[in-house]
Amino acid sequence: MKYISTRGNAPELTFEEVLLTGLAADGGLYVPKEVPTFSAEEIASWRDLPYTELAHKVLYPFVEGCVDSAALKTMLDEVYSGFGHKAVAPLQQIDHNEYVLELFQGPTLAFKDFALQLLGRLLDYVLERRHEKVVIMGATSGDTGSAAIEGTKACRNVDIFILHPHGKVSDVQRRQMTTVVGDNIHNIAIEGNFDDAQDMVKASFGDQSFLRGERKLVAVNSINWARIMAQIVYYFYSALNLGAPERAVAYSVPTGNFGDIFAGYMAKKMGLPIEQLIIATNSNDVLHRFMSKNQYEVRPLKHTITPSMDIAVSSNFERLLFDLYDHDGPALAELMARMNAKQDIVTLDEDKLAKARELFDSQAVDENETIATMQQVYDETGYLLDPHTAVGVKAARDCRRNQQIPMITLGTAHPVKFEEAVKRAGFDVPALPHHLADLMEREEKLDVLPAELATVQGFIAEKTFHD
Ligand SMILES: Cc1ncc(COP(=O)(O)O)c(C=O)c1O
Ligand SMILES: N[C@@H](CCOP(=O)(O)O)C(=O)O
Repeated sequence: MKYISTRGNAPELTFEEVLLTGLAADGGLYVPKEVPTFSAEEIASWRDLPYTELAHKVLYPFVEGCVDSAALKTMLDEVYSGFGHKAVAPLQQIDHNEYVLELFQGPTLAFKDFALQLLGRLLDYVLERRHEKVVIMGATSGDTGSAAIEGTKACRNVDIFILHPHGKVSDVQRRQMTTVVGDNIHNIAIEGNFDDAQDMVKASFGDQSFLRGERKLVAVNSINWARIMAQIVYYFYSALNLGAPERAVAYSVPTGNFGDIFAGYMAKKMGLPIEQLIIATNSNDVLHRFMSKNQYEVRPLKHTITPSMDIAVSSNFERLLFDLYDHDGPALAELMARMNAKQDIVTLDEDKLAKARELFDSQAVDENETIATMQQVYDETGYLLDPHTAVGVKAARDCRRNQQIPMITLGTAHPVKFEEAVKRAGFDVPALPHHLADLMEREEKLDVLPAELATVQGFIAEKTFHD
């Protein structure tokens, strides 16, 4: 399997090289040169497989040639046996033909564990083989950070630096990052928002000279293809559980950086009969405004009760645009330059917009609707949604095209992480699970830094080379 850049002007890479990269040299994102596809018969034959075995079937084509089949199996067994539910990704029914896919059974209680637990093991595997050490730099609006730290804290060859927006993640989210002890773990609270942090990460991938050529920078955000790849599996798993491939399924996906829903789009390209994919955003709704009005306009970020989705620039949207532009890298590079300039309203040609609308529906959900959905689902079923999942459920209910097709909302996090929203909805906050029971008493370690690239890079260089 080879990987190519969306902007068409960077070398083709192997999986191993892509894993150890963030952005491509031309500023683009890596995608598989050819997407592996499976026939309906093949997919049907996987129906009774446990999660890890299914994951091996879906993922091996992406890593073949770089990761040995038996080694991948061992990693998958280790990763998913650590999840809190035997089914790994259980489905919870909330209405007739309507489900929540619980993706929060991993150690940090959010869907990020699915990929980041695996990514840590993949890094260990290739870095040991290459005798290399790397620096991980990631931006988080709350969940990626803790999952990345948890997934890589035992890696022998990494130093990890996670940037989160100071005061703009929940207490549980912050503590899940800042209480993990390790000389190689560094939490930086940026005096800015998630997009400032993400911009600094992307700029650092563009110019890594602050690491003096001694270390490479590796991404844990979904700009790293390995993240998307691992997230494809649970679409297959949930669809098979509800009768695919004979029966079509639909998904509503709480969306920020467009990574999770892009994984669903990939699953569809690989042969899964996905009838509908709904982009569900909070009031940071650049994607919904684009889909509904053909106006791509980045507006100032709003702080909401769904902090993990407080993202103004959705990185992975570029991967979709690459397909809409029929893999015309130079044309996409020109479009991305206009989109990233954040000054103008960018519109797409009507034929490209029509293609996007064939593939996706979209909906923006405000805070009142989010709270009302948490209350409604609880009243009907006794099931407490986290606010991000509630955004997805609301969009699912409003945008559903066909009641006969099972509608699955991705349950992206556990409600215990979001005390503010849970209390605003009038509920008691559930108890933290056993392994996090003393989280609020643990000692925290973090550094607060201004949102200045040189300061952040200087901090990373100092900690990497002098600690
Ligand atoms: C709880 C939760 N829901 C939804 C999202 C949005 O996912 P994505 O950024 O892949 O669109 C995130 C963050 O990424 C999240 O942490
Ligand atoms: N919602 C994320 C933001 C980063 O997104 P990613 O999927 O690209 O890592 C978070 O919670 O950190």
